[in-house]
Amino acid sequence: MKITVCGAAGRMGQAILAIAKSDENVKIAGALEYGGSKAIGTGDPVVSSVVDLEKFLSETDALIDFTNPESALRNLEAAEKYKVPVVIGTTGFNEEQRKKISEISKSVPIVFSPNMSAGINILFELVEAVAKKIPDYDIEIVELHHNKKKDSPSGTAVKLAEIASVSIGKNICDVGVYGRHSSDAVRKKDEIGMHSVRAGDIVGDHTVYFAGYGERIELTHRAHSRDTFAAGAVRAAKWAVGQKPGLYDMADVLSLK
Ligand SMILES: NC(=O)C1=CN([C@@H]2O[C@H](COP(=O)(O)OP(=O)(O)OC[C@H]3O[C@@H](n4cnc5c(N)ncnc54)[C@H](OP(=O)(O)O)[C@@H]3O)[C@@H](O)[C@H]2O)C=CC1
Ligand SMILES: O=C(O)C1=N[C@H](C(=O)O)C[C@H](O)C1
Repeated sequence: MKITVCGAAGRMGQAILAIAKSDENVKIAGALEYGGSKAIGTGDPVVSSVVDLEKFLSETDALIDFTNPESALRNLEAAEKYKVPVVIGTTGFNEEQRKKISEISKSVPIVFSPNMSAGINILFELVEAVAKKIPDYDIEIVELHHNKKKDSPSGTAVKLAEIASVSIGKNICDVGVYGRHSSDAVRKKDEIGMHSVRAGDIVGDHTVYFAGYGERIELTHRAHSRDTFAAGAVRAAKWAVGQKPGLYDMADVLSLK
């Protein structure tokens, strides 16, 4: 199977290329970076400019994108033209951009997940189950990431909050609270608080707290290495080839549904 990776010189792009190189069933058709990147012309495989994306798409079975929301949408539109399945690992999309992804998924298979690790996708299920059992407990989410991360809260924390809110019959737009800094910040009944720590080289930790009187449950996932996300992305790319057009997530890829 031939893949093209967008964001090839980034933290995730590098991890994905390393996993792909060690997989005898995967060939790297393209390793692409934005036009002005210093990485172009360097590396093994040699990094090319995303300006030439269409040339690479004509010989690609699946595109993997770990860039930023604006670039990811442009890359996705090109993939749609060539009917190439896409794995989107990029996070930080707004509502309008998410709608666009959903529209494009009517003509190509898209695996869209803020977190490609198996463990986090199990955590999604655990959070749903616990929230449904104790809907009156206070829910707070804390995520920790490296000091270069652009979006906050993390895409994974946003998804955890969406799952928790739906599970207690609420809409995250109504109950989501992003950090607290006020002299009048007493917690309201159904608030779901989200808190971001950015420090050092932390790969990615997520904890969901369910707190009641006299006790609390803490559900934590810690990524030790980006290899867990990279292996998930390559697995998703293999899975996406041959699927019908549609919007899928890692629960589909991992057969968790
Ligand atoms: N779903 C998951 O499992 C995971 C998702 N992520 C998400 O993936 C994204 C990338 O993370 P990370 O690798 O750490 O970030 P990096 O900033 O290290 O990498 C992104 C790379 O994409 C490049 N880029 C920007 N625009 C384009 C374009 N149009 N075409 C090709 N390359 C482009 C950037 O170049 P430049 O820096 O020069 O702008 C950079 O090299 C983030 O949104 C992050 O949250 C991260 C880990 C796991
Ligand atoms: O930017 C990162 O590094 C990560 N981003 C993803 C997110 O925003 O949820 C997933 C992972 O935690 C690492």
